[in-house]
Amino acid sequence: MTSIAHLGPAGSYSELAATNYAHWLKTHRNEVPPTLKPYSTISKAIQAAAAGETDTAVVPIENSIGGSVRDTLDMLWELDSLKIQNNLVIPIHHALLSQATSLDLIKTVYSHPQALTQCQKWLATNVPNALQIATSSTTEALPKLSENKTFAAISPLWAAKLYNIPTLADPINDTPDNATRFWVLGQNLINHGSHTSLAFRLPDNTPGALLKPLQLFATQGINMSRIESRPTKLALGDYRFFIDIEASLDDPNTQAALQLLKNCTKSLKVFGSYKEIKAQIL
Ligand SMILES: O=C(O)C(=O)Cc1ccccc1
Repeated sequence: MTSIAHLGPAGSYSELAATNYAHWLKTHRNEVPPTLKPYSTISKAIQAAAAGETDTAVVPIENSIGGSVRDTLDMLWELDSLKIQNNLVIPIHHALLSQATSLDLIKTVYSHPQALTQCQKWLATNVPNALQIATSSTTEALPKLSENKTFAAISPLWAAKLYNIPTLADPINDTPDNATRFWVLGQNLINHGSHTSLAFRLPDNTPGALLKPLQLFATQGINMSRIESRPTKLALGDYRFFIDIEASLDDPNTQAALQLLKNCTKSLKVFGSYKEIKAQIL
């Protein structure tokens, strides 16, 4: 039986993404239902898959409001063994859960930093004086909400039932089309799909150093769908660039582009090709 690591505890958006991947494995690959294993942080879920404790990890990679999930990008670079197996998008509708009977009684709001960002305007308007505290996931703080009626958490709506906590407001995200993209990470390098992801550092800090890699995708007629930079943490101003392209690794054109890319980058890492899985359970 296969196993999937995800950010927990129960009721998190990552659990929903992992449930969708499990459903897809059952319906498209005829696999017996895999076990879902919750971890307390995204990094721990990724490490579990890298260490072979689980077969895969389903982790958030970017949100339509909050942008990239830095832990996922940094871990993917650091752990050489993991590749992207699939991509899936989950719509995100946050609710405010609390034992408080009205909004003006709330003194502290807990949630994952991405969720706090996604509800910034709503929080500023409705609970302007509440202290905002970051947690590892949207469901981590829920057990302690029963202890104190001035606590609230930004969580998925379905978590209210799971943890037996009333819903005080819903939905509370600042834009209705909020969605998060998740990657399924595993040990296999897949060379076929609609997209390919890669990352590199630049050999030197000279004019046009980044232009060269970007130009060669244009010359090869390859469309880029995302670019993100992350500090290497080695020196100020030293970056890694993460790029998604709309091309498959087994396309000779992509192979030609990668050969050229090697000449104008350093530490090039290719995370493989993948396709989108349609989320069926929402
Ligand atoms: O905390 C969760 O529930 C997660 O799965 C991470 C997350 C947080 C906010 C939006 C999407 C995913």
